[in-house]
Amino acid sequence: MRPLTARPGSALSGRVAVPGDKSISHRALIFGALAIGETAIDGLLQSEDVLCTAAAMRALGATVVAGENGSYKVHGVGVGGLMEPETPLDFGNSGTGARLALGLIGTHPLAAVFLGDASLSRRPMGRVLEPLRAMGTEVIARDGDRLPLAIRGPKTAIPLEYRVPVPSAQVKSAVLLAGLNAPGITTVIEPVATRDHTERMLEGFGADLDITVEDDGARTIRLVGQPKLKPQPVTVPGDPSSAAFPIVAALIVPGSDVVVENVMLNESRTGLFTTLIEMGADLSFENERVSGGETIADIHVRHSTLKGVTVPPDRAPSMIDEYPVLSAAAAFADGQTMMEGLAELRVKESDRLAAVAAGLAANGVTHEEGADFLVVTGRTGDIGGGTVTTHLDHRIAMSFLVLGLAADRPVTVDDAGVINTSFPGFADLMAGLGADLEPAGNTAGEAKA
Ligand SMILES: O=C(O)C1=C[C@@H](OP(=O)(O)O)[C@@H](O)[C@H](O)C1
Ligand SMILES: C=C(OP(=O)(O)O)C(=O)O
Repeated sequence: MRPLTARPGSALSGRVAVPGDKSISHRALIFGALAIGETAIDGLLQSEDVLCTAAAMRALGATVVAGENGSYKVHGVGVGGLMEPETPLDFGNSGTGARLALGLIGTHPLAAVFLGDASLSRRPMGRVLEPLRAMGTEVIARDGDRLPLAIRGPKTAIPLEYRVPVPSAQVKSAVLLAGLNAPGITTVIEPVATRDHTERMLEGFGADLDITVEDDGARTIRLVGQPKLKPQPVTVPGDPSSAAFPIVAALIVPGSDVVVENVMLNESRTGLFTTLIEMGADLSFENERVSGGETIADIHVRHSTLKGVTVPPDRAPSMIDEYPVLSAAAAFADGQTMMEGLAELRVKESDRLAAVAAGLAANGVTHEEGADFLVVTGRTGDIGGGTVTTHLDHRIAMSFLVLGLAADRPVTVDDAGVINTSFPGFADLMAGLGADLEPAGNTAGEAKA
């Protein structure tokens, strides 16, 4: 456990670049492992979650070589060519790594054991195992389909038509990855659109894919199985979910003026920025450009007077990981911020709805936690002074450190070590902007994080 304290202090200023996008980084390694030849990746996120996926791809027979600053070379084995791993695959804290790999491996005729940390071992895997079982995968799992578990893929998988029952890019992606090694056409219908990185990268790597979108936004994705995937250079853009932390910090710390460079603006990921602008945030998108098929920009953010808003439930998929940090912004807004459609937050690295509510309570922020909603009332009294339990959840840790930077009293999180799952260098990056973050127990000025 590495407790860390955020102290309110001076304005934040400067230019920073956040690390590469986590979703694209996992997928770049996975598609690289399935392509025959060399996939060069630039700017891979070198966080614990992604490094677990890299290790898994090696165990499945791919060659994954790290160069400098996130440049990686992957030599793949081809769809259908994965090797049986000799040891269990450990996905650490990563739902994305575990669920995408279940889909990938589940239609290969081999056995594999999946492990994870205490947080991942509590999360539901049935949402991915159910379609896999229909494709012919055998599963040995504990009650409730949690990790650790073992799977064995069929000799020949059955292609599936599957309607995703929860809005989840991980489930959609797992079924599409499974469909890659099934003969015929696998169809995934998502009633609510979620992040589309898998579809974009399948197309980039040369898969035969057809996507139709209904008037109500429902998407049908048809994938022709057993393609020969071609290696594709991947440049990983900055992660908007990581950019959210310095952006919200600059909005709530008076006098701040910060630029976060190279942030991906894929529309399936930008719900937080839409919401912050509705709240009155001074955000400008500078130097917009297209790189690797994604729009990216430098986001210029200045301290702003925020007002509470209602965030509609249909926006949730495009900002699903950003509700904890939005709650920190809402604590400093005038009036109430109502966030609806949050049921999925209960099955993330922690029960994020409960963890956010407990953190707000510990720091004097007025709020109401519902079954699938959260209402935060800003500025009702002094904020801060509490210790927040992170429950092995990086986003809880970072969100409450951000809250502490603008609070009336310091805020401590009980374990900042978990931040390395998605955002190594978070504390140094924030300190570079002027944030006062230090190991809990130190007095101001000693041993800066
Ligand atoms: O597909 C992905 O890369 C992700 C999908 C989301 O999860 P769900 O699919 O469970 O909503 C998100 O929370 C996670 O951080 C990354
Ligand atoms: C939910 C998250 O990740 P994962 O599901 O990959 O653990 C996240 O990064 O907030």
